[in-house]
This record gives sequence, C-alpha cells and structure tokens, in this order.
Amino acid sequence: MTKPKVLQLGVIDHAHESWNALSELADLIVPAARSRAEFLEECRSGSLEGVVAVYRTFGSVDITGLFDAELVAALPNSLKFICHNGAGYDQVDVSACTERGIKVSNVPTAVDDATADVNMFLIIGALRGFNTSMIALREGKWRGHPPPPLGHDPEGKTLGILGMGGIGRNLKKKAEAFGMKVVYYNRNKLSDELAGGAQYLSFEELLSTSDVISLNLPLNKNTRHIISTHEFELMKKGVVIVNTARGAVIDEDALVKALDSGHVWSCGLDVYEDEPKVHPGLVANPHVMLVPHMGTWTVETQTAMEEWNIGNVRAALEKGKLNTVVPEQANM
Ligand SMILES: O=CC(=O)O
Repeated sequence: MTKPKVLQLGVIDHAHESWNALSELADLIVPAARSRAEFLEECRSGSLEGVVAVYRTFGSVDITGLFDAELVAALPNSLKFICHNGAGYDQVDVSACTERGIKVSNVPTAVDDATADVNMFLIIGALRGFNTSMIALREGKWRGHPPPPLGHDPEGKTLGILGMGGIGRNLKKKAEAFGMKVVYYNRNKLSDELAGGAQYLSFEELLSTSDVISLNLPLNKNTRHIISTHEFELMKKGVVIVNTARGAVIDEDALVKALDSGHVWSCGLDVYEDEPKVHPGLVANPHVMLVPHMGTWTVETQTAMEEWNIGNVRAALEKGKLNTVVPEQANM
C-alpha cells in the first residue's frame, strides 16, 4: 500500500526524533521549489499529489509566500491538513482552506510563557526608559548627556490586556507579580476562573483607563489596525504600548505620531507591520524598546512548538483529525 505523503515547509531544528518517527506512517518530503513562483508551479504540475498534510513554519513564507487564496487553490487535491508551527496563523487564509475542506492547526499554549516573558521585559524596559541609556553606555557616554528622564514603576499601574487568550492570561499572572492591576478586553468575557480576578472592560474603557496597554490578540480582518489615531486619542497621556502579537494590529504610522507628540510615553515592540522592515520613525526613536520578533526564541519553547506541531501531523495521519484545529474551524 502506498504511504501518504507529508510535505515539510521550513526547517525542523530540534524535534528530529519525533519527526523521523513519522516516517513509519508517511513519506516525508520537501519541495524542490526555492521561490513562490516555483512552488506554485510544483503544486500545479501534480508532483505533490499524495501529500495529505503540510508541516509549515513561519519562516517558510520566504519560499512559498503567504498561504493566500491563490496558493491554497493550487495545493494538491490530496491535501487535507495544514499544520502551522506558531500561535499566530495570519499567514494562512483559513477561509480559503475551509472552502477547500483543508483543516488548519496552530500551536497555542507552548508559546505562552516565552512570549509573556518578552512581553514583561518590554513593559519594564519601556516603563523604565532603559533603551536610551543602554545605547549611551555603548557609546562611552554612561547614562547619556543629559541623562534620560526618570522612568516609572510597574507597581500600582493598570495594565490593560487586549486579547485574553493563553498569552494574555500568562502575562496577567506575571504582571501581577510586579504589582500591576490587570484589566482586560476580549471578544468574549471569560469565565471567572479563567479571568482570575482581572476586571472585564469595554474596548473604549480599557483604552481610556490603562497606564500600559498590551496587545495580545490575533491578527485578522477584524483586528488589523485595531489601534490607530482615534484609539490613541482615547488613551491617557503618557500611556505605554506593548505588542508581542502581530505588528499590523497597530497602525504604525499613527503610533509614531503619538510617540512624537508625547501622548504615548514609550512603547515596547517585538513585532512590526512589515517585518523585517521596521518603521524609520521607530528606529530613530531612542526611547522605544524594539526586539526583532523573538517572543518564542528559546531552545525550550522552540522544541516544545516543534513537538506540538508534529503531534498535529501525527494526529492527522493516525486519526484523520488535528489536536489543535484553529478556532474558526472548530465546527468544521
Ligand atoms: O510569532 C510567533 C507565533 O505566532 O508563534
């Protein structure tokens, strides 16, 4: 009997044993293509027929481009599962997949600690204004001339979390250890148990009462530029903005203007609208904390994510279903 095929898009760095063990169930193949045009051609040529599941990484977009409607339409007829190694799956057009009967999974939970850690690092760094003097020190100017303004303590500040999923809830616990009061806004109010005492506010109430606002929501058509000029106007003067979700949930031009006017005191960003490009207004601003998308950049978390994603491929092969199908397809 011919084995099904699994197509690997992107690199597996850690979970080699688990990956290789899949070869008992399927032929593990990689594409010949080195560009999107070549990948589309390879799909259309029929040479990938027999592939039932794709294992893909965030970085594989450099070869295939986005899994948008054009690419999804070209995928082999045999394909039933796309397993994305990441929490955020905005690179994949889930509606186009649903229309073709392709199920999509992501990797929640395994990312929570490491991402919330970076989130906390950015909150502290932006509140304390560490970046200016870290640059000055390396230029031989100690704290800088003049020294930077005094920073602010997290203790007693209100942290507004937009998006109270796994990362948001993990951040809540960490922020509370720093003495912050946590409020949140989410599409749906959480059960008391999940909210853990965090107060649920409307979107506008959260914007107008928080000292620090953290974006922890997925990027989709409803959340693109959810924070723009109007939303900055609703915020307190001196607010700090932190984003470890996806760059495009904030209108970066509007953020730069709000920083330049002083309405936003500082920000801490791990993600950008047009990665790896960073808005020149952010690069030029020595007060802001900028990290190049390293939320999950640890050995432990990368390993756990790979294992989780391989678990989804295995479930697809063995049971014909995914362990962590994306919420949009929960009833598919
Ligand atoms: O950005 C990281 C992820 O989506 O897991």
